[in-house]
Amino acid sequence: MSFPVPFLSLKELFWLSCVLVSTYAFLRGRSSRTSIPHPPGPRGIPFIGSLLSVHPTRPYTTFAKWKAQYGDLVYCTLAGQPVLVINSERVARDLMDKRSHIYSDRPQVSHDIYLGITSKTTQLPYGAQWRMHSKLIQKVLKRDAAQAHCDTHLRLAIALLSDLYTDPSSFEEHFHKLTASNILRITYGYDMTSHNDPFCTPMVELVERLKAGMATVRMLTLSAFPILQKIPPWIPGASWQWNAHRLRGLTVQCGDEPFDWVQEQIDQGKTPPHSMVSDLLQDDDVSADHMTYMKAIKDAAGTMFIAGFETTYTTLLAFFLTMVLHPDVQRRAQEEIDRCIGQGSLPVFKNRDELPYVEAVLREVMRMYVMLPLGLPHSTSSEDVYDGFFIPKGTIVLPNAWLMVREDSRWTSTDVFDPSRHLTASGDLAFTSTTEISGSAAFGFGRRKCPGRFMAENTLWITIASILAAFTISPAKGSETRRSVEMKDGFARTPVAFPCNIKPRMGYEELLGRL
Ligand code: HEM
Repeated sequence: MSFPVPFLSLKELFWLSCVLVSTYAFLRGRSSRTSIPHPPGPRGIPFIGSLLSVHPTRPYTTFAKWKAQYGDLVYCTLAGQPVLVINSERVARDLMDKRSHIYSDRPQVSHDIYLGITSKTTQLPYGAQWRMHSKLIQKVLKRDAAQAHCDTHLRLAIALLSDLYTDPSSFEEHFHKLTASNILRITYGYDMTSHNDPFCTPMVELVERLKAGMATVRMLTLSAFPILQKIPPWIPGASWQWNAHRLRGLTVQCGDEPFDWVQEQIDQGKTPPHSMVSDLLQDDDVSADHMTYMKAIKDAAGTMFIAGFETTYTTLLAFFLTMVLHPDVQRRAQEEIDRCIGQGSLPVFKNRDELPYVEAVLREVMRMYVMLPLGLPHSTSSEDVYDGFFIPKGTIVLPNAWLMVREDSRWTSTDVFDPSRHLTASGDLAFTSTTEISGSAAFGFGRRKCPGRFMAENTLWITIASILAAFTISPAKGSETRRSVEMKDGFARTPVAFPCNIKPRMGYEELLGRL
């Protein structure tokens, strides 16, 4: 691949794009028909706005500090783009849920073209194409439809126990396999056979590279100064170019290959395994034109892995490592399982209501480890006025979910992992809403809220309950002094794994050997 060498010098191009961006931002600000003030926020400096004051890998911590200074709503410009940071769940609900007709767009940034991901559901503007994707995805992921996948989740949780029994030290790989298998099975009807599966391996690489490519600060900078996207990759410090180049290829490959695998089976007159893609391809009830419909199926299906893999995997890993650090929590959950289903048995979904402490553990893991701390950015499709403040059309909206779960007024000491905060004194669940997990800020807001939340909740519950039933996890030599799970920050937060001992519990050795 050859990269064009710009006609102007890099320095000239940089300043030219600065001037254009600022002029555009200035004219846009002037064209607003209102004199109502913007929400308060840092003033920033010309061209760059407040970008340099934002932490490059933990922007949500900067935004949390801004809350003390400016309040729940903070308005600023970052690299020439208007940005609204929402630092409270109440305000996020007011705007993103109740006014979702205004707050459901995504920023249309050149950065997405550069990474080759414009056709993925997560990036689509709020309009007809997104609505078509959403309809296709809801068919497999809405609450009722998600229940139909529980047999798959249970089967794969049992396969995970077998993997952990035979090769405990590779627990991270086993979690990868479990999470990937769930999504590939439900999306394409495809059963993974090994860790190095030909469909899965490029998808995992795609997600890894996307994580690197989508870091908030870098995304804003490259979008505001698209000329930077043309810098030749051999220039020192421009390694992101290699990443973007490889990403564009992987996105096409990962969208096409599994889709074609299903299509070929249908073309050959075979009955492919029941899945999102096979069901939709064979659906007679199609109103859109054929090509548009086929592309929508392929792109929506291709989004499932990108959106659901890392988020579910990292939550599971965070649970696992947290159990090592909190043996008292682990023991209490195991005692509850033993009391309810008997030692030597494995939980099934119908036990869920009888295991409030296990439920509390899952809720606390979801609360404590928000894997997408700023969710996915929304943007406004028209101007709005809230609480006396003017919010322009095209403003990028960043909900600070990381802060919201820490400021939940129901609890104190929210930096401490404590499942019992979700229980009453008698050990029942304190909050009985069925959306306590799926409705949390961790899954986003409004019409763009994560459609995979019910599937994620089911997968995580059965996997967590199964692991707690069958194994005791403890620190391996050298890890005894750890007190908390270290998180690697970026667009998504990832727990840093450490060596653990994974031993079958008394009464489970024989069962695990037979799986
Ligand atoms: C613990 C696991 C998960 C977490 C924490 C999570 C979180 C999120 C968040 C924060 C968003 C952005 C919401 C917004 O814009 O307000 C999102 C979007 C999305 N998620 Fe999830 N997710 C998880 C699992 C899944 C799974 C398993 C799937 C599917 C297999 C999935 C599919 C999607 C899709 C398709 C979108 C894009 C929605 C849109 O733009 O309209 N997610 N997710």
